[in-house]
Amino acid sequence: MKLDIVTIFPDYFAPLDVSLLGKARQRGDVDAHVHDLRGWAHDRHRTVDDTPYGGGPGMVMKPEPWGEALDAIVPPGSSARLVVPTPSGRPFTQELAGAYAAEPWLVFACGRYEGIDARVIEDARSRMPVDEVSIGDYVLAGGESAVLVMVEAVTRLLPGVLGNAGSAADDSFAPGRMEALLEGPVYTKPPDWRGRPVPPVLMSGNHGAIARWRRDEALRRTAAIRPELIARNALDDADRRTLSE
Ligand SMILES: COC(=O)COc1cccc(COC(=O)c2cn[nH]c2)c1
Repeated sequence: MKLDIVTIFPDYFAPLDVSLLGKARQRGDVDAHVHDLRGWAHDRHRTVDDTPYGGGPGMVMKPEPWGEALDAIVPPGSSARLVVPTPSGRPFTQELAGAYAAEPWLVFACGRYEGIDARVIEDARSRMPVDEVSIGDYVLAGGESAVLVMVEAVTRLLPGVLGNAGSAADDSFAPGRMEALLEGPVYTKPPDWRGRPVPPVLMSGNHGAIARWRRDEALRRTAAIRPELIARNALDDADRRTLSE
């Protein structure tokens, strides 16, 4: 997968060289490049923002630097998917992460201030798919953190990027497995810690009982914390008994 990120804070993406993504880049699974938007701001002060038409607080990112940057990064005739983090975007979900993991080329545009001049998005839409995406109902100072979140969620799904193969398939929001149930508790050695034992079923070697116990814990946690997700799951009689306890 090819990744390009456009930002006025390129140093923000130093973490991309660490952890899983660092290894994926070394192996060539991910070809990531970070671009400083100011490289396409040609005035002496490399200005990237200006006051909003119609008045109002804050500043808006000028269209010219963005237009030149996107033309340089995605030459006319080539096509990438442009992803723009914004509080007013469609929700970023595990499903969307999965769709992005199948994309050959993603370009992320990091907005700052009050946002990017809307004509930049319009112009980009005329030659590539553009998604305005929200990672949650809160406002950040800029898109950089949101891009780190999305890049991590997407690249961990790439074949070979995950440490222990396949654990993405076990994700609580992974399609098909536990559908949309929240993960229950997990345990490792020691068997007794500060007088707190590990649930005995997990030491029983009875894989049917263990799977049942794990699903029950996930059902109970989901019903308690995210009841609206229960309806997204196909429940059997055993599930309904657990939830009625
Ligand atoms: C067309 O898109 C734009 O203009 C984007 O502009 C901005 C302006 C300020 C902040 C951000 C960053 O995104 C979030 O705050 C965000 C994303 N998810 N949840 C919160 C982006």
